[in-house]
Amino acid sequence: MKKLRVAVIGARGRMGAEAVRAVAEAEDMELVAAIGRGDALTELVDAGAEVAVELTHPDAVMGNLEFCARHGIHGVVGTTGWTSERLDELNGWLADSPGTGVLIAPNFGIGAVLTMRFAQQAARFFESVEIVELHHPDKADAPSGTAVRTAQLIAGARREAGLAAQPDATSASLAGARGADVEGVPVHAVRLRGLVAHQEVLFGDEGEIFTLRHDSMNRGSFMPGVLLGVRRVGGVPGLTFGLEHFMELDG
Ligand SMILES: NC(=O)C1=CN([C@@H]2O[C@H](COP(=O)(O)OP(=O)(O)OC[C@H]3O[C@@H](n4cnc5c(N)ncnc54)[C@H](O)[C@@H]3O)[C@@H](O)[C@H]2O)C=CC1
Ligand SMILES: O=C(O)C1=N[C@H](C(=O)O)C[C@H](O)C1
Repeated sequence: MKKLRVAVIGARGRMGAEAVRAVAEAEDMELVAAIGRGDALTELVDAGAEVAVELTHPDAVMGNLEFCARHGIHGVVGTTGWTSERLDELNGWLADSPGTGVLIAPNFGIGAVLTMRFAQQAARFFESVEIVELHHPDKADAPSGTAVRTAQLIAGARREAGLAAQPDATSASLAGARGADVEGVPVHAVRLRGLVAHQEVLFGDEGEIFTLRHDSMNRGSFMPGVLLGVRRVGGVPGLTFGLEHFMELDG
């Protein structure tokens, strides 16, 4: 069997180290490069990498993906910090490299993907919604990419259903008390030693509360999603945003 030649960028980080292990153990993959900070990206080309798993930092991801796109290396990206401007830039590189695929997954956890889908479905049935994301205190960004994506999906579903902005008569006496406003959805970020990655989406209406909660108890929880992305990305040229597009959610 021909094995997929896979590299990991950010290989010495928390997620990268886990991805190195998962790729090395996958029977249909060969780990051909493990790139850390300071290592030359040309190693990817020298090693003949077909797919690069990118797990670094919002400050580093764009340079790494530009290199991959220019060299026709498919990308599976977990790094956060995506804005529409960044996505436009990435789409530009991919337009110049037809045949190259990039998957950006705000969250590789299967349960997290389902949480986002269920939140999107529930959004139009409730007057109020708030998101609480809870992570380890070494996380570089806040709010999490998952929380931002969840809020965007909820806001889109509310708009589509013609719902008005949710009522909030509170005048915050302390800045930040109501969290960050992501397209009208309040998002609260908790950073606490002992946590890994967790999220609650709270919906409320008269007399009832509906809560969706997902917990990643360790980083192994993200690896089936990473491997799914690696296996599928080469067959889907261009940019794919969200692992749900590689899962048969409606089947
Ligand atoms: N999509 C998902 O399911 C998940 C995404 N993440 C995201 O993945 C990213 C990494 O998270 P962690 O592993 O916890 O961070 P980390 O800080 O433990 O690891 C990042 C690694 O990248 C390295 N690095 C930085 N710049 C680099 C460069 N230019 N080239 C090569 N290596 C470079 C750092 O030295 C470090 O070893 C974050 O953006 C995080 O939010 C984390 C967990 C799950
Ligand atoms: O940094 C993390 O740990 C995580 N980052 C991603 C995010 O920002 O959503 C995914 C998961 O929450 C873990």
